[in-house]
Amino acid sequence: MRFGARLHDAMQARGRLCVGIDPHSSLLLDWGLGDDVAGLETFALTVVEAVAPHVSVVKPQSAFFERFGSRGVAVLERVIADSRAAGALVLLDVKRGDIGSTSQAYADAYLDPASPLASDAITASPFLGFGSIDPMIETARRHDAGVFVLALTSNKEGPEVQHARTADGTVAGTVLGHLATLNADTAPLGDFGAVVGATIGSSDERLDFNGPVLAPGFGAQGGTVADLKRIFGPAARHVLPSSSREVLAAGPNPVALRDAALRGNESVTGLGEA
Ligand SMILES: O=C(O)c1cc(=O)[nH]c(=O)n1[C@@H]1O[C@H](COP(=O)(O)O)[C@@H](O)[C@H]1O
Repeated sequence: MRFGARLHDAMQARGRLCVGIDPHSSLLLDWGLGDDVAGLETFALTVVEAVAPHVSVVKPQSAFFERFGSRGVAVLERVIADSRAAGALVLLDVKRGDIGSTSQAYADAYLDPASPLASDAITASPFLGFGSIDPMIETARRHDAGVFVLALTSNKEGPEVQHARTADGTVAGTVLGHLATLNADTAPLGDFGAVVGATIGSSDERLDFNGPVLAPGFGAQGGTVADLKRIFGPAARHVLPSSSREVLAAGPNPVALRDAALRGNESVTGLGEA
């Protein structure tokens, strides 16, 4: 089944909160763990066990695993496999973008089921030109996977690039336009998503492009349900609010972690039917 359809069903069955797995060094210490591979493994697998059976999507952030080299990446491989085995979709946050031939290698690394890091979807950066990520889009199509493309990010530096005007409108508007084309005539939901921060305040861009919207910045960065309703309007039904630190800070007790994820899920039911 195509990614958009799988995501749609998962959001209906398990709610729409995406839980980010970001093993910050400060969180490892707060949990009483060492800032080392053993601490990383305990942290990440505790989160997976507590949360992955209950939420629709988990989003491991690759950088926090890569900082421990190959042993950290081995932990990431287990996080991906165990989360999928528990029924959650895995959106691997790698924000990759490069010239086309290298984009193909990234696509093979993360979206080909034969890879040890194969995930349901990845985050991608279109700022080398949207066409540069075509190999990721085509590989995702071949393997029923998805791609979430950065459009209006949650960080304060984003507007410098994303609000810049071209002959066709803003850079972000161009990205969203490509996504609308890719998702045309796909029901119930397209396979190609955008990343739009919950912290951007408001936007004049067309956010209803028949695809899912990952909205990070919900929770620790200050984004609220009221912000999501204001920013997205009718497109709110396709939004996946994403929260990492706010949920992770509830650990290390697995029941507290699970309850934080369930509370987050409950808090965003007001965004409407997926
Ligand atoms: O693609 C992302 O997930 C992302 C895009 C964006 O615009 N802003 C953003 O914060 N993120 C990621 O979302 C997570 C936010 O974590 P918290 O602020 O702890 O909830 C981090 O993993 C970021 O890398």
